[in-house]
Amino acid sequence: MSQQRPTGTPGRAGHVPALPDLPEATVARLPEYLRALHHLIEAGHDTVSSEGLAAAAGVNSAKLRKDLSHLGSYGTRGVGYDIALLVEQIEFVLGLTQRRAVALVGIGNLGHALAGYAGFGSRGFRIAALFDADPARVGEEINGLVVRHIDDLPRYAAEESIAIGVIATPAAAAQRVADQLVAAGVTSILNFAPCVLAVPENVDVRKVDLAIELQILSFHEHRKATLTGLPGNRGGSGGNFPALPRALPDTGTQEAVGT
Ligand SMILES: NC(=O)c1ccc[n+]([C@@H]2O[C@H](COP(=O)([O-])OP(=O)(O)OC[C@H]3O[C@@H](n4cnc5c(N)ncnc54)[C@H](O)[C@@H]3O)[C@@H](O)[C@H]2O)c1
Repeated sequence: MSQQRPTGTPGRAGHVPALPDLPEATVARLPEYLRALHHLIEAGHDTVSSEGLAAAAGVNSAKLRKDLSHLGSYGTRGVGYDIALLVEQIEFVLGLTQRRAVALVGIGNLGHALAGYAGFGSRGFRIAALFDADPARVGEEINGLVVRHIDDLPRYAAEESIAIGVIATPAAAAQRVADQLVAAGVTSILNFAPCVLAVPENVDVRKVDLAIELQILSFHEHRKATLTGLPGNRGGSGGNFPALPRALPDTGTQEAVGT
């Protein structure tokens, strides 16, 4: 049983040891653990059992122990995990020891909401620049940031060391925006537009699509109905459909957030 402080000096190039290869599903759960740990700190806790943390993060404890073992963190028998240390380990692995600069492209309805959200700062991110193609939007100030024209992206991406680009444009413009972000040196993209982006191999893309999440919930609703015989298990013709198969875990390249 052990829980070791990350070696090297987080955030200082040249001193950071190679990170372990982590299963994508583990990476996706680490932020959940981090959020739960921060809540535990706010509630005055110093240590937490694997069961306690699993419950707070909404996962099962065996999965949590396996995830944390990938970080070399096994907790202490009878005591559990040192919360501050675990936060340090997870932040290190997620690369959150440096605040990453984010560029937001497409300052319409969604872009305004994202630009105005105050929660990114406390989670390790800084919205550093806002871009739009509409001259009527350029110059508008949101949360102390001025909306720039998308043509100025290369200059600000370099000045602000933009690491991550967020696309909140219509789908028809998203590929062109992705190309512009990549040309400006951005290698991670969060895509809100409902389309698949073609990017070079070294660029990571995550997509967020609430409609897809709702459609997945719709599948589960449908499946529950076929199992229980509640309304929903009959077609328009009134015939019975067989019970739907369960959804099995899967991973994709441009994985939707929340999967
Ligand atoms: N993922 C989700 O759950 C979710 C939810 C809501 C909206 N969306 C998607 O987010 C996107 C934005 O939605 P919205 O309601 O904010 O739309 P919107 O029309 O209000 O805003 C889009 C903005 O993008 C700008 N734009 C267009 N082309 C551009 C370009 N080439 N470069 C820079 N800016 C450009 C427009 O000028 C506009 O300000 C849409 O693709 C929409 O489908 C996704």
